[in-house]
Amino acid sequence: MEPWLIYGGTFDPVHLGHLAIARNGRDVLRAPVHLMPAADPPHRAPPGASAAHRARMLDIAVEGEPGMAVDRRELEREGRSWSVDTLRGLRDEIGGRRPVVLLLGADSFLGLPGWKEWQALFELAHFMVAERPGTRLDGALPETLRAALAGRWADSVEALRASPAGRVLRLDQPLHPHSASAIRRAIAQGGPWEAQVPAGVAAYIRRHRLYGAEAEPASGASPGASSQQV
Ligand SMILES: Nc1ncnc2c1ncn2[C@@H]1O[C@H](COP(=O)(O)OP(=O)(O)OP(=O)(O)O)[C@@H](O)[C@H]1O
Ligand SMILES: O=C(O)c1ccc[n+]([C@@H]2O[C@H](COP(=O)([O-])O)[C@@H](O)[C@H]2O)c1
Repeated sequence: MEPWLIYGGTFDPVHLGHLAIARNGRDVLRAPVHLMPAADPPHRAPPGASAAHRARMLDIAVEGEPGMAVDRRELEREGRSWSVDTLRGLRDEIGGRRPVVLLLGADSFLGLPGWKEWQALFELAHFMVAERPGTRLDGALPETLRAALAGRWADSVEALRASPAGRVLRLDQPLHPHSASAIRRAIAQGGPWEAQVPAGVAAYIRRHRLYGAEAEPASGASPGASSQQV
């Protein structure tokens, strides 16, 4: 049964690091990746752009990318975007047997013991964890997480493809330095930022003056810009 790969995030905005990880996850697992923006992300300050803008930027970023889609399920329900609720909803939809894999960065994974009903997540999905500059998985893991991971580490992706949930795989990938908060800061301070996001996303940010961006020069075309109301 083809695994269901979910890459959840705030994507405020989506950047090249996100896309590199999404492509790598897709290729390693041999399954399409669903990029899922959080409507109301828990455990962090409110995003700088609305959920509709963040989802629209994702649409632009995945345009022409094979095996990538945007999943709006967290935008379509009320309240906070707790992953355990999202995964239970997905299980209601696809049943209990199909492998579900949650793709996330090492910084998110180390914070797992703070997530709502975090132990239940292992019954619902596998984890595929991307290393991130500044947060390496070979560093010290919180003791509660280390204990919960005993017997869960997978040596290869086949372990994830062979069962519905409960295993953890490190995604072997080059490290990507991009960070959405650094990009938001650079935009607000007038520093260079455009090379860190897809060109269509940069045009969208300028067009909608997100994060305090200056509008594009009037002569410039706006690839990927949308007239959609958001
Ligand atoms: N450069 C990166 N390398 C590895 N993982 C990343 C990277 N950027 C983001 N991620 C992971 O992608 C997921 C979604 O990230 P998110 O949308 O919060 O972006 P971010 O760059 O971490 O944003 P912010 O700087 O605002 O926290 C998280 O699991 C995060 O750990
Ligand atoms: O469910 C939780 O308690 C929870 C706590 C922190 C993060 N998450 C999810 O983890 C993903 C990455 O989060 P973030 O804040 O790094 O963008 C995103 O899908 C969040 O909804 C989920």
